[in-house]
Amino acid sequence: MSGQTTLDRMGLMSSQGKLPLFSFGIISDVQYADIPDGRSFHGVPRYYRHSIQVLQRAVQKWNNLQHLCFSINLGDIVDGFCPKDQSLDAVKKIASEFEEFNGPVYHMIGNHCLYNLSREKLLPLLKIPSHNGSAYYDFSPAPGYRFVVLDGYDISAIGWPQDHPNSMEAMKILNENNPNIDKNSPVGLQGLERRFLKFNGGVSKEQLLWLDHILQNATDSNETVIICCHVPLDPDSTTPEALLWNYEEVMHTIHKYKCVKVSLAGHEHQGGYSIDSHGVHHRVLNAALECPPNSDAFGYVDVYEDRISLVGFDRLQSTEMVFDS
Ligand SMILES: Nc1ccn([C@@H]2O[C@H](COP(=O)(O)OP(=O)(O)OC[C@H](O)CO)[C@@H](O)[C@H]2O)c(=O)n1
Repeated sequence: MSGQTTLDRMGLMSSQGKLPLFSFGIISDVQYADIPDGRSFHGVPRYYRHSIQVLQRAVQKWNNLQHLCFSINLGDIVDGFCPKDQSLDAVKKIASEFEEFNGPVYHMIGNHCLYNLSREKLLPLLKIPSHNGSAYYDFSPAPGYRFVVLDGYDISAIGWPQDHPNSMEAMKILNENNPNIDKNSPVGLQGLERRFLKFNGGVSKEQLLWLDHILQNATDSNETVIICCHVPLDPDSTTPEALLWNYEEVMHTIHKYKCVKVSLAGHEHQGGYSIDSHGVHHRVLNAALECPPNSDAFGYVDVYEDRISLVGFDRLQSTEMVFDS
């Protein structure tokens, strides 16, 4: 395997003339549960027990590659159908599979994580830094590069106690924008309004200010920024039903600066890709959960000065994302 890796890397060198500055592993929507196969609301098959095998093959591949510095989980590690008396063990089981990776793992929370456990329990288990329970943070894996992890469920009707201000703000947003009794139903909503669903969420004012501050500092330090969020940020990269409620505010903040080159997301299980009007790439990854037995959806990302290259395995398409200068 290491010989193959060397060949792969030599291939990269010969085609692009350079080795990556650093590389990392990536996977999304494992949504594991020890339950029989099922289907999504729209009838797409879901393989709840097989998804852990996709993760295991991902970690094995990442370790065999030997040059990955860290890995990123884009959220939803455990499915909402996981029996609630098994939630804690299921989250621990998946977290320990990630820990088999030879390097740090950066997690983020998704709606299915929050169906299973409270933020109080989830964040320490996944070693997610907290701002009063909100799960956003940043890290710099290499000089000149900064990753910003957003909490797309900061304003959410799931995961906070019902009387929490963020939960009440979320209910207000849902009541104002979705007249259906079932707030997960988009029936009657048109176009991008179809994002006002209970299993989506938004970024709080505090988080937006924090994001602005991080991007200002990154600009001052001449850093390139990659944003990660379970919930997609750009309407052209996803169906409206999986879009962040206040995507416009987040995109406005991103577009104030030139440092953000890429966003990475999950949640929309079929995946997606767009380049927005400011040249920012938005890549949504296919779900590990929806891989039929013995198929995969994970990858790794090579980061260069002028682009990032997502190398996908099996169902996950590779994507070359060249930065706008
Ligand atoms: N009452 C409902 C409930 C859901 N929908 C539609 O179903 C999709 C989302 O449900 P689900 O697939 O279980 O959610 P996931 O978080 O696993 O996956 C996110 C999706 O990939 C985002 O598209 C959604 O399309 C709802 O509109 C519904 O119509 N009515």
